[in-house]
Amino acid sequence: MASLRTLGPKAAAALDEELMSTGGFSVDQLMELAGLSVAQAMYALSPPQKSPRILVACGPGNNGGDGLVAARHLHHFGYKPTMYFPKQTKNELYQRLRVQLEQLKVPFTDDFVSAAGKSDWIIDAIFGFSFSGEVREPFPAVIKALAESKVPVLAVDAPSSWNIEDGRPKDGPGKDYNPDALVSMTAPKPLIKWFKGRHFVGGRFVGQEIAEKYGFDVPPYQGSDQIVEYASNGEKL
Ligand SMILES: NC(=O)C1=CN([C@@H]2O[C@H](COP(=O)(O)OP(=O)(O)OC[C@H]3O[C@@H](n4cnc5c(N)ncnc54)[C@H](O)[C@@H]3O)[C@@H](O)[C@H]2O)[C@H](O)CC1
Ligand SMILES: [K+]
Repeated sequence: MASLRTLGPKAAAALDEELMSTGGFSVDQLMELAGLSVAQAMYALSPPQKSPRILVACGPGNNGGDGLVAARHLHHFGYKPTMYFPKQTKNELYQRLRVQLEQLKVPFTDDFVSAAGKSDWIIDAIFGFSFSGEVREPFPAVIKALAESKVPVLAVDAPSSWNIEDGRPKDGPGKDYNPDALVSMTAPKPLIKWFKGRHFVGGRFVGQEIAEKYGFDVPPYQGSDQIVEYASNGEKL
């Protein structure tokens, strides 16, 4: 099989827009499925019996929203998630996702570094396909901590601070950041070419017709699975 076809940042944003207009989806629905696939990827990497403590780092956009949803599913799967969510928007959806976690007594922390040291895995849901430019405050220290982390990291859609087209940055806090695993949403982004860890695709909400229009492949999901794991040559494992 040829390598997996990718979806650039502009096409990914256009697809999102299409799904939420003519496609009839709401953002909540897409985020719920995206977050569920993140939680399933975590489970495939390491079940809660082996690694109960998961630190979920959430950014201000929809990538962070995927992290908030994933944490709720992780709780129900038997993990003990802790949230780091330093830049909270007033957006009503994010407020509701936060309330849902608070009702489950999922703790929120302001101290990423000390929480990271007490975790078995970290989920990087800071930036996804809309990241661009240099990392702005308060995230440089967090990206640096991810780059130096001895605790394994699962990145959502993109390793945060990587350029979506060109991969790992040459300078800045993310220059040595290589997460252990990545779950791409809908389709891998061009940066996948430089990624060396375990790779899953999730976000099971696109049919064949739309995938063809945007030039990517619907992953061969099995049964009720929300993720497919690929080898680095793009073949399904
Ligand atoms: N169709 C799908 O595949 C879906 C994917 N989802 C997830 O949504 C993200 C993309 O979300 P979006 O809101 O467009 O943007 P991001 O979360 O990537 O980031 C925007 C956020 O970050 C800030 N920001 C951008 N650059 C910087 C910077 N250099 N420094 C600091 N902050 C920065 C920006 O201001 C915004 O606040 C996608 O990757 C998936 O994970 C959806 O869940 C649903 C469908
Ligand atoms: K990310």
